[in-house]
Amino acid sequence: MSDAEPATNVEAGPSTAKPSDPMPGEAKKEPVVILVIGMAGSGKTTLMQRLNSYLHSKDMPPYILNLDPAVTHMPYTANIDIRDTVDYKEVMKQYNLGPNGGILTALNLFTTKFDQVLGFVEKRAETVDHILVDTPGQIEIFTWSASGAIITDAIASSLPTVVAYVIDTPRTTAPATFMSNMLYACSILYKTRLPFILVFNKTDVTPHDFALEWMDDFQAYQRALDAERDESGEGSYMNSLMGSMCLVLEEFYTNLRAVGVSAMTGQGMKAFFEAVEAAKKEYETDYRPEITRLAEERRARTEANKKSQLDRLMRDMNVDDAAPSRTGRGSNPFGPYPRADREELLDEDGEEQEDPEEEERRARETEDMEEAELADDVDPQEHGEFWVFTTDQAKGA
Ligand SMILES: Nc1nc2c(ncn2[C@@H]2O[C@H](COP(=O)(O)OP(=O)(O)OP(=O)(O)O)[C@@H](O)[C@H]2O)c(=O)[nH]1
Repeated sequence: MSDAEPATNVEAGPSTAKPSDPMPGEAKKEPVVILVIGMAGSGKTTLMQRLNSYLHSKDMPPYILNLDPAVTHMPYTANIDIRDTVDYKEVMKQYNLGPNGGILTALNLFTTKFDQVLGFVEKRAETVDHILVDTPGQIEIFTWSASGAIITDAIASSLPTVVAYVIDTPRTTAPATFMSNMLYACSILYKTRLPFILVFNKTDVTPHDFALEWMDDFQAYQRALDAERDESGEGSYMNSLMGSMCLVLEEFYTNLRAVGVSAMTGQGMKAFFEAVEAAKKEYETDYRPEITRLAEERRARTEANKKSQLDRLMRDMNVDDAAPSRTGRGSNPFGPYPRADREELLDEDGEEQEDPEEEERRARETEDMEEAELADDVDPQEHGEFWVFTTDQAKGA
C-alpha cells in the first residue's frame, strides 16, 4: 500500500453497504421529480433530451418517464414509456375517438396502472438524483384531466416534485401572449400546488430579459402595452384589462422562479438545476407538511366513512345491543344477554314468568316429535326408495 492511500479500518471488516445506501443516521436519499409541462411546440421533448444529456455529462443519469402517448420521435430513451402500455391509435379505433380523445383515454388507461409505475419509480428512487417526466403535448390533457391530477398527486405525495413550465420565448414577446401564458401558468400552479419554475426556452433565438423585466416591473409591462396601442392606433378594452391583470399577478410572480434556457444549445442548464434544487427545498419546507396533512385528512375521512358504513350495516341487520327486546335478549342474536334486562321476565310476584318465544318454540318441538312418531309407523319397503309424504298423509295412513 502506498503512503498516499488512505488507511482502511481493518477491524470494521468489509462493508456490505452499496455506495447509494444511506449511512447510519443519515436521511434516506430522495430524488427530485421534474414534471415538464408546456404548450405544444414549446420545446418539452427537446428540453427533456437536453436535461438528460446534461445529467449524463455530470455522471448523474436520470430516471425518465414518458407520459405522452402520441409522441412520434423521442430523442432519448425512457425507463417507463406510456407507449409500451397503450397504443393511442388503437384506442382511437376501438372507441371511435379523435386524436385528443384517444390521447386522453390512453392516459386514463395508463393511470389505472400507475400504482405499479410508482412502485418501479420508488424502487429506483435511492439510486438516482432526478426523475424527469415528459407530459402530453396538448397541455390541457394533462393539466385539466382527472388522470393528470391523479398522476401528479400520486407522484407528489411520494417524492419531492417540482413543475417546470416550458414557455416558447420567441412566441411570447407580445404583451397579450405573455399575459395569456402567465395566466395559464398561474392556473397550473394553483391546480398542482407544487413548487413552480418558469422555463423560458429558445433563448438562443430571443433572450428572455423582456419577460423578467415585465414580471419585475409593472410599469415596464404597461409601457409595452401602451407602445402596442400606439402602433395599432387604438386604445382597446383588452389592453386595460391586461394592465389590471399584470397588477393582480404581482403576487404570483413573487412565488416563482424564472430561468432562461435553450434546449437547442444547452445554455442555462446550470441555472435550471439550481432553480430545481431551490424548488426541492421549498417542497420540503412548505409543501410536504401540507401534503402530509392532506393525506392524513384523507385517511381520517376514509376511516370515518368505513365506520359509518359499518354502523349502517349493523343498523340494517338490526344488531343493536343498546336496545334489548321485550324478552331481554336484545335484538342482537349474537350479542350478550344482559342479566339486568331479565327483570322484564319477572311477573308481579317476582317469579320468573314464561318467555312467550320460549313457550312457542317448545310447542313446535312437541308437534315435530309427534309427526316423527307417526312417520315411523310407515313401512319404507311399501313406498320404495323415494317415499316422501306429508304429515297429513301420515296421519291418514
Ligand atoms: N431554436 C430553438 N428551437 C427549439 C428549442 N427547443 C425546441 N426547439 C424546436 O421547437 C420545435 C418543437 O420542439 P419539441 O421539443 O418537439 O416541442 P414539444 O413541446 O415537445 O412539442 P409537442 O410534443 O408537440 O408538444 C422543434 O422544431 C425544436 O427543434 C430551442 O431551445 N431553440
